[in-house]
Amino acid sequence: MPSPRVTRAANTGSANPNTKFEFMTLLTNRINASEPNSPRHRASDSPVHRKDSFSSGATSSQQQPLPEEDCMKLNPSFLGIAMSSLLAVDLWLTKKMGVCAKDGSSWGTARPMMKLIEISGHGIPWIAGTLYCLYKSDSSAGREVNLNLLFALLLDLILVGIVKGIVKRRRPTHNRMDMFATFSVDKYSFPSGHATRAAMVSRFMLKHLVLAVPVRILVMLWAILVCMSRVMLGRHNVSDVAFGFFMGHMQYSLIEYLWLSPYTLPLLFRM
Ligand SMILES: CC(C)=CCC/C(C)=C/COP(=O)(O)O
Repeated sequence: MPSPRVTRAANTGSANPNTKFEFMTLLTNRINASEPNSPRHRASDSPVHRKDSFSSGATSSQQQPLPEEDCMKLNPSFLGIAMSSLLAVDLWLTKKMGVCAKDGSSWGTARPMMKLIEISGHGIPWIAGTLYCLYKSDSSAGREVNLNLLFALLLDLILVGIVKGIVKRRRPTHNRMDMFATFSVDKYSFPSGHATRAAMVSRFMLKHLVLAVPVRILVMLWAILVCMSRVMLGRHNVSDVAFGFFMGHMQYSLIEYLWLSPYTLPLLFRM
């Protein structure tokens, strides 16, 4: 849209050479759009020349400041540029790392193993396993830990569902939607529910289960593998997984804060 200053110049036919030059550029663009073969469609309209007209505009803008909306268009904010660059890196890395996205991909033969890792971080085995342990636990400490783990898993499903529903980011184009047992919001990819669960559950286990050091290392490796498999299978962008991992840690802190203690449990069951 021409700036009010230029439009005014166009209407009055101002003699200022700078103003006239800008007006000519806009007019030429309009004429060229309607008559592409017009003699006015010449080398002076090349991008290089247009750059000149831009700098000529800059000189005149020193005399008279441009309207604010024009400045916004010409100078995208630093944050905007940083975000677009990050997004570009994210998409590039996602594409590069999606090596098991299809059977014919470069690591396509590893796809079945990646899908096993995917199931190991799925909500159904975790909820079913926790319910079973809760049913089998014969100590109050065991019941307390299992009940809180169940609470954490359900809260995770709800929070991830809410964020996915708000952000509505599509999964990467190279993803094949052949995932086992999903909710409708799982067509969206931000954040990765597997990453939130892996981060939250691994922190939970490291804190509340008495485990030997090699098992603790295995738990950490499992969480990292689940996160990596999301990108390698082409299910998620790198940023979905990174945010999911962070969100899982935050969810664990929330569970610690809301911890259902032996004192609150009887109240809960009486309701
Ligand atoms: C059906 C139940 C109980 C959970 C769904 C678990 C699931 C499929 C989450 C999606 O994970 P990603 O966001 O990592 O793809």
